[in-house]
Amino acid sequence: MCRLSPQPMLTVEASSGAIVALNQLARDTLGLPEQTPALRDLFDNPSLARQFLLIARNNGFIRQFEARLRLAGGHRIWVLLAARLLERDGRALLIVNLTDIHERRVNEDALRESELRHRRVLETANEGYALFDARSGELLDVNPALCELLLYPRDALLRMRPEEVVTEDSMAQLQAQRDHWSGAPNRKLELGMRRANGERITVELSVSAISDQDGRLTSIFALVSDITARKLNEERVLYLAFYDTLTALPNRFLFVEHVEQALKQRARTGQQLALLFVDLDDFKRINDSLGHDAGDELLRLIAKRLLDCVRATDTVSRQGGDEFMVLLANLNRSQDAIQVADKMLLALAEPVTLEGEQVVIHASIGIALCPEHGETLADLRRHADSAMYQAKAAGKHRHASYQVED
Ligand SMILES: Nc1nc2c(ncn2[C@@H]2O[C@H](COP(=O)(O)OP(=O)(O)OP(=O)(O)O)[C@@H](O)[C@H]2O)c(=O)[nH]1
Repeated sequence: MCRLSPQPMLTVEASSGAIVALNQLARDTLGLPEQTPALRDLFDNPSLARQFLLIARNNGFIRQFEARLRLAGGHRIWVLLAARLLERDGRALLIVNLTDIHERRVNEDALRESELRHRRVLETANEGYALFDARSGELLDVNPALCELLLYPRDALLRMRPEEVVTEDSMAQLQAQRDHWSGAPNRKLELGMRRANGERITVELSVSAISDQDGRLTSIFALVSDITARKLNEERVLYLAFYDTLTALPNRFLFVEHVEQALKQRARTGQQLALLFVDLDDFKRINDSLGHDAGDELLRLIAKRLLDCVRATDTVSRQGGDEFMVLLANLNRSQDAIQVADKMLLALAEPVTLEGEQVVIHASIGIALCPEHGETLADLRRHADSAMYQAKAAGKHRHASYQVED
């Protein structure tokens, strides 16, 4: 029976493990010489051979037993063994079936090893990692770096819904993007997230979609880097480039941008606008008598007072020193610019207490109207400037509109 079987088969003495008989297929598979060794000589690990015989003797059968066998040439192959105990002529014999599973097992080992390697990388990475179910959006896996970043233990994080850690506005952005993920192999996006202690952080997400063999999106994995410090730094650099640090008003660079925008808009709507050049009167005296710090405090207060005189769509900027430039956009009548200038003169003249002393500060304001006095930034600036000098020359604490020369 053993010799005719279409499967490699061996007959083994149950107690000693001596191979009593084997069919040609088994001989070919194992590359055995005529002189057949004992089962333990075939096993790569002899103690496993003892275990195999023991289980087979005790149970009377073995359904599946994976083992690596050593072939005649020193080559090793993985086989799946099955055994049945029977008695013949008073001898306990094992009929052993053998299936060559070498290729499958080597592939499985390689896969296991590769998975292990990837897991190690994820476990030790500084970057956070998250795996989501593509359909339900459920979080399937996270690494220690992500737990550390968000200050949640792994178990807690795996039970949470994305909206519990992603800020509301970022959640909307995430949902809008989700439908497009399947096509792109890798996408980067910035998100706001909340840590367990309530702190808000900004992260960069590198998102990859994983599809099955039929191209159906199954899961999504994301690498998460904390870019909070970088973002703050970028924002700070941007702030320093476009805002005055003393008063927090737009500086002259941002002011130019605003005026250019307003001029473009004016070209479409035809509305008037005005530039007001505000220069404080005798500011040097404040610095000299009360000190530079008191002067700074006064400049901050003046910035607030000027802002209170205009609409949200207007721009108050600090050009430097004690000079401010104001853009009044969308004026209905040129007379409105005069009214704003009057309001400013009154607001600035409100007494203020500095270093225990009551101080009154005045200003001279030059007004240039668009289109009446010019239609370009350069002309309007020049004309507001010369109008301001006219106001100074006329005795300060007043405004003057640009006088068109005949
Ligand atoms: N405290 C403080 N003072 C500043 C700052 N920038 C410029 N100044 C001072 O502002 C004063 C400006 O004076 P000027 O514009 O020359 O003249 P003024 O005294 O205002 O006189 P008029 O403009 O002719 O009315 C100077 O004393 C500068 O040192 C600042 O950031 N802080």
